[in-house]
Amino acid sequence: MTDLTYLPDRTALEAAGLGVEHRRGWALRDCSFRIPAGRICALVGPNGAGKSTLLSLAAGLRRPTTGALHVFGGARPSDRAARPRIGYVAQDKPLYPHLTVGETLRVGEELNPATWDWATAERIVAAGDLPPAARIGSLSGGQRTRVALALALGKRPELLLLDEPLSDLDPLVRHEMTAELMSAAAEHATTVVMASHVLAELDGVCDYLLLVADGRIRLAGEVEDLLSVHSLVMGRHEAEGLPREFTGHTVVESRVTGRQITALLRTDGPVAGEWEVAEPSLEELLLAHLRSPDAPPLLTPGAEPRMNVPAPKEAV
Ligand SMILES: Nc1ncnc2c1ncn2[C@@H]1O[C@H](COP(=O)(O)OP(=O)(O)OP(=O)(O)O)[C@@H](O)[C@H]1O
Repeated sequence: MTDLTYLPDRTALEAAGLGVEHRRGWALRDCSFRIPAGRICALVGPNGAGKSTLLSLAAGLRRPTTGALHVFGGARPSDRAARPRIGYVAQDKPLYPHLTVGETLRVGEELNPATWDWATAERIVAAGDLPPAARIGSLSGGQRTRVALALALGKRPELLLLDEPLSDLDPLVRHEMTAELMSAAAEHATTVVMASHVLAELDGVCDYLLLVADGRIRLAGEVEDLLSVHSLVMGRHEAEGLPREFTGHTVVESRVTGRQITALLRTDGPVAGEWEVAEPSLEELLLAHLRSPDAPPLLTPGAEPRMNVPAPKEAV
């Protein structure tokens, strides 16, 4: 293990005033956030929230309409020097169907001569019992995903962008791939940004979170910090409306079942009264925010961008 793991002062990905307009409207609007190097960041949000758009910008495949997105503390993702340092696995995992598994890995080596890690790429492919002579076109969806992840991790990128990488993998392979991602982050300080809808599987894997809804950042920061400022509060529901003890806290979501009220509060100090109070799990935090898109956004101090925000309408 190197001493590069967890680098709070180094920035892997940073956006300020970022917006992307498609023909049908804005996919991302006024997004500002920062992801420090060495983190495993979950990128979560409803269908159509803008996750894939954000990842394709970070991969340098498109330009913002407004604002800026920088990698590695100041470079544009499309810069010649930045591109080899970024790995990207798109949602549809494009590979050449007529190539074999072995040929695909050799292309990986040719494209990334300086960093290619044969041991990692071969280990991932071999763990799936994929013969090097098998054609990509003859593989199942999950097997193709394994090859795409072997290519991406074999490149040894500093920033690895994964668009729903686990969705077509069986539970054992998900475990195995999650372990590969965690070990890349721990041993090589790889920053992983992973779009996912599988909330239960993010807990314990991701230490950083970006929640996007309707093209805007709703939550950003260290998972630990975000959890610690929220409380799951349960108790008797005595009267109409919200209990007066909730005043002074931000109510993200509240639900009444019979005479019981359960609420997720963004707390500013202890909640007065007779309440059962617990820290939410990551899944509970995410579900409450996904159900309450109007809750005020929250960026922890470490997630505030450090770059200058460009003037409105200016894309950098
Ligand atoms: N090439 C495009 N042309 C026009 N609109 C687009 C294009 N790509 C994405 N959009 C729109 O931008 C918005 C964000 O799409 P995006 O694919 O980034 O969402 P997502 O969060 O990745 O969704 P999902 O979870 O369903 O994959 C959507 O409203 C989508 O219809």
